[in-house]
Amino acid sequence: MAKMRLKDPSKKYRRFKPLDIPNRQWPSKTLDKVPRWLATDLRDGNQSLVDPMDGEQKFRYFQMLVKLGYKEIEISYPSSGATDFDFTRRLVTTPGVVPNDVWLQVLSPCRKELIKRTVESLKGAKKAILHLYLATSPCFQQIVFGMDNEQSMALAVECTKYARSITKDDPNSGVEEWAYEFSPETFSDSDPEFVLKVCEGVKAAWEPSVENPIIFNLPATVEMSTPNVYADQIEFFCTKISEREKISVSLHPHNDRGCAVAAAELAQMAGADRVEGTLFGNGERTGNVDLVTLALNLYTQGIHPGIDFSDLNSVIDVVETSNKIPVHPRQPYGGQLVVCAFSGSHQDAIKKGFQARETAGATSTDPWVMPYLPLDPEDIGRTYEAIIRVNSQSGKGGVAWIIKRTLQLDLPRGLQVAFSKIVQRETDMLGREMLPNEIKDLFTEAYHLNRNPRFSLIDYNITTDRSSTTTAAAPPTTVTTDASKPAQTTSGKTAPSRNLLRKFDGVIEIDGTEHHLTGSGNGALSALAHALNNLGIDIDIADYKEHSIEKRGAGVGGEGEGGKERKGRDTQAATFIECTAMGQAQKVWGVGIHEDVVQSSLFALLGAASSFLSSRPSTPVPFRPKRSNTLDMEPSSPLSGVQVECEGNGAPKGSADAVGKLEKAAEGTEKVNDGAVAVNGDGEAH
Ligand SMILES: CC(=O)SCCNC(=O)CCNC(=O)[C@H](O)C(C)(C)COP(=O)(O)OP(=O)(O)OC[C@H]1O[C@@H](n2cnc3c(N)ncnc32)[C@H](O)[C@@H]1OP(=O)(O)O
Ligand SMILES: CC(C)C(=O)C(=O)O
Repeated sequence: MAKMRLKDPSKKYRRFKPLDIPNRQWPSKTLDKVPRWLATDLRDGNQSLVDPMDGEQKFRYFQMLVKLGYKEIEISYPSSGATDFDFTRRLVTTPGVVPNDVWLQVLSPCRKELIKRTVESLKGAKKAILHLYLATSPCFQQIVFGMDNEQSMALAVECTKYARSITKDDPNSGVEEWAYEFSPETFSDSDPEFVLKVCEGVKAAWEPSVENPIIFNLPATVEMSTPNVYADQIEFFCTKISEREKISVSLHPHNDRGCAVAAAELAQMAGADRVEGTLFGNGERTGNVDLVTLALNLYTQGIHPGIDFSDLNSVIDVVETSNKIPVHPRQPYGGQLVVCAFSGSHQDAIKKGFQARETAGATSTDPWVMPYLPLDPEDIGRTYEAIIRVNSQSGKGGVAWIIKRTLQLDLPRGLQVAFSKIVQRETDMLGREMLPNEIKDLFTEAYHLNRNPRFSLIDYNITTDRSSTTTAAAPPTTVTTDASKPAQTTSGKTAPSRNLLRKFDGVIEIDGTEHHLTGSGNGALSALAHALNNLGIDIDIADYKEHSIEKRGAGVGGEGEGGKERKGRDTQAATFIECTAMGQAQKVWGVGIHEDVVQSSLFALLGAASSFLSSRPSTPVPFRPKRSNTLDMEPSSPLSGVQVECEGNGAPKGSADAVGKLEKAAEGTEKVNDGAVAVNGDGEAH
């Protein structure tokens, strides 16, 4: 393994000497107000790009910044050349582009001819901030300028006086309102006492007022220390500078050590009023401080930042197109992956969090208490659909979430476990994420929602089987329309259902051949189960659950309508039945969806029957299954990933009668999802 070049880096890289401020106040302050924001995307951001923006791109970007709510925008370095000069002119001369309350800021070095050109570019503007900079650190003074403190100070003051003479003191400057900003560049590496001296001199030269304060922008041109040291430097400046009320202290953190956001936040606690940065932190080297993160950090503390990031995706579009740099997928708030969870335990927690909100009837303004998600994705225009994504690291919770959102099905826990194994097998095989539509299709196929490969319910009647009534005579009845409710008499009275059997009399097409079947049971479902018994299909029910669906999803239940809302009949029943087959230890789930709850449960039972048979594609019907503890699964079967669950000696537990008991137990239970019934191996409803 390669070694770091220096065994002892302390000779080459000297530790930053922090300020000695024994009474620093900022650590016990909190961030509780919104600063003045200055967006410098079009200047500091732009100057660091491989291909700087052209006039059109800058124009579009500017319009976006205005729309987001920025009131101070550094638009250019006009003396750099035609692109920035012309762009400045375009903004100033195009009516209606710059709102009356927006300040245009432009940057110039302390060189008179360049200051003059810069000021010229603004002729006609309403509000303009002229921004001059001069480095104050020993490193820059010595290496870049060959100047000492006195010369630097003199240049800063002289250029400020010159700037004043051609701006606010010049009635013909052509700008309605001037403000002035001075940056002691490399502030973060400068002697704080010297910075104070320079700024006092500049202030005296400009003569600000309380109404129109001078902006002292104190940049971490290069981030050189931990953020607390920057905060100390800012607090030192804020407490020592005279006429503080005539000064707006501004921050301009760069991100060389990756702490720009922290530095900006601590430095605001230390007294700064204003922050300069860029969207998503584009800028020299590692970038400027990220204004999106700063704003949304405030928002998630309950403070509106005054900037509108409710459609963050369209902001990202403009930023990426203009900068030609992608926003990192893990970028705070904006990254595509930051509101996504792939791992099972995260998905499970998030799903439970959303369920808790739903149960509590929480609205979009109620307190946000959500595992793993510090911000409601919908507040920044992200949909909940994208939160949970499924790959081989995912579990049942995530899969259930996708099915809930794509098909509106609340899968019972057992079905979640069963289906997630099918998904797991698929993701392991694919070696990639499965998209929600793929998972939906896999579910639809695995549970025969579009097409039952073996069974079709052609026609059926459920009637009261009067010949099988065991006790007191029951009045004549008609078909019940809800498997979970007692049958209705023709007069509308409730029949004494515990004494009545239902009769299934219908035609079922099995493998292309129609069979006329009859069977009786305690309810429609058990009647069908008994009817199937006649063909040697001996199915027992271990669990039963149903719920209603508000709107119909695409292609569900074999009669899909492409996901269109079906007005007037948009409530359906979804039924989930867990079954064992005679002689099979393994359980399978059947799912049915239909407007009619009885039909939905019949579909579910036939779906389960089909799954048993489909796992043995060559099994003829009628058939007699052999008793065994395992079910041979064809690798191609969608259910072949299901783990075989053995119970006892493989003898069937429960029976078609258990189905009847389930139905009895479900009677009077309008929404079984609120009071699910299950049956144990002895066929007892519980
Ligand atoms: C920290 C920052 O982001 S500062 C902003 C930086 N942005 C830019 O530089 C983008 C626009 N810049 C430009 O287009 C050009 O640099 C110009 C037009 C300003 C100047 O171009 P040139 O005259 O060719 O000078 P060049 O760029 O080679 O070098 C900069 C010169 O300005 C001087 N300089 C640098 N900063 C300043 C300053 N704040 N005040 C006065 N002079 C300065 C340098 O010392 C150097 O002077 P020298 O030629 O006497 O050695
Ligand atoms: C001009 C100044 C403010 C600057 O961009 C910096 O110091 O990074």
